[in-house]
Amino acid sequence: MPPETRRLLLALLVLLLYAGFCLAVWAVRRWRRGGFRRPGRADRQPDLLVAYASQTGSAERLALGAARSLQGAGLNVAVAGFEALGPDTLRAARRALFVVSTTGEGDAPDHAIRFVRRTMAAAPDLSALGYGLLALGDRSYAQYCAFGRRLDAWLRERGATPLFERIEADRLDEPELRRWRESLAALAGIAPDEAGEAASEAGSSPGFSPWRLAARTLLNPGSLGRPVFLLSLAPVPGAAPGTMPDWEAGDIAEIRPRNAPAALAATLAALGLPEDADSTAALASRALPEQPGPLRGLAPAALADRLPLLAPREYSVASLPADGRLELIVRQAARPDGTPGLASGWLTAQLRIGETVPLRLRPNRGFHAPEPARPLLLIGNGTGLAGLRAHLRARERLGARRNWLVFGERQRAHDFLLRDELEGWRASGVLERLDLAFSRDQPERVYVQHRLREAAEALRGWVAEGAAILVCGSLEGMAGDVHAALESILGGSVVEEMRADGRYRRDVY
Ligand SMILES: Cc1cc2nc3c(=O)[nH]c(=O)nc-3n(C[C@H](O)[C@H](O)[C@H](O)COP(=O)(O)O)c2cc1C
Repeated sequence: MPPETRRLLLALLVLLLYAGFCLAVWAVRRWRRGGFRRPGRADRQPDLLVAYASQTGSAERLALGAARSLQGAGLNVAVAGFEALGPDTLRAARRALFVVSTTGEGDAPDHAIRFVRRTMAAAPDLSALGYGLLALGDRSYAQYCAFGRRLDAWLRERGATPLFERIEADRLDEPELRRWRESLAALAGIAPDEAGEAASEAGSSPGFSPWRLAARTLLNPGSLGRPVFLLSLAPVPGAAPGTMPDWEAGDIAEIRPRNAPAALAATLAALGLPEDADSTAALASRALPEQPGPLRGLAPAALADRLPLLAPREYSVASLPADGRLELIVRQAARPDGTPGLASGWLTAQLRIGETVPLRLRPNRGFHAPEPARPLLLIGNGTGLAGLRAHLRARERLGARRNWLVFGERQRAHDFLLRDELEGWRASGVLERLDLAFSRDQPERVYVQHRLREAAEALRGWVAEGAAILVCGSLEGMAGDVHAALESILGGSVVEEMRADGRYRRDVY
């Protein structure tokens, strides 16, 4: 063979090998990103559909975890959000698992609105469908698990058969999630612990990893209200996969709190245990018993097994990975007796610079950014500025300048959180418009909803230009009134359409 031909063949071989390598990398990445989302292999129907309706990401995480463990057990699983569900998908699926949360006042999550309006209003025959349902909720709301219950009743009415009784988890209660794992395991014919980690805790989210408190700044000195802090956290090298884990504006940080040292010391004394490293580590993040008496005599490890972990606390992330820090805006809450709240007290007062916080990130698709080309109206009060700030940082990086912030607090002199940054954005043009509502700076109370009503005409203009609206902050103090203001300015049906289209997104608590 002439040397040129040999060289040509060799080059061709190298090219082929490289193409094969690229294909393999692409395939592995695609698989890792959730290849199971494909609606089943072409040659056979999925064995099972896993569908989620989620406002702040918990139901989605649990659904993805369930799909992953069932897929691991050999089932062919399709996953879908409720926005992609219709009568045909339901009729075609022989078995389905639903993981749904309730939001607002007994409402379905935003991305499920069209399903509720169209599919649930229709009367498809679902008599060939077997289903399981996990309803997430919180008993402190009047309409506990209302959407899950409504969906369950509708499925039965439509002739579908429950594969197991509806499971309701109050604030992601662990015993109920265990029942869910057991039900999954029974479906897949595997041991419950195999449906374990992936099905409940981890899901698509990584586990908790330590983040170091790098800085903490008081944002409202002299305020009439409780102190608000900006916490700046750095990942501990080697503890989290990669140096800076990835997240998007709108995402949520879950923090596993620790007990206050005094409370821990008192409990250890009541249990007759020394205040040594073993006992302190075992009980640091456990719910301390109100009656320690019956637990006396147990070793620290046995105690840790008996006592539930303190529930994670959720905070909107106020920065972007590109900032090099994960930042939170935390108000120190007060308990009825005036002492600081367990988690916020720990984060804002006891935790020292350099100490670590167990944290994990949760995607919150319901509060992710709309398309960058849209003008963006951001509305919030108090610590609700956190999520909005992450969005503004993202818009700044994208060069998206049609941003209008409406922010409310008590007094300009003390509560103008992140004043330099916000005024800097106004000066540089990242904020086209900044409206502030300081409620206590004049005899009558002025809140963000008043600013919206004053700006009604401009607001209608922005929406006509395709603007999206983000609202972040307290449900009671603000989001309800903002919603009413938007309805009266834009009309109820426009607001409803915007909600269903993802042009009106809320992260409220
Ligand atoms: C603004 C808001 C409103 C809520 N309303 C209800 C409710 O009416 N009934 C209920 O049982 N739970 C309610 N919850 C609790 C959620 O259902 C619960 O936190 C659930 O775990 C959230 O799951 P998700 O992240 O998938 O949306 C509400 C939570 C929030 C933040």
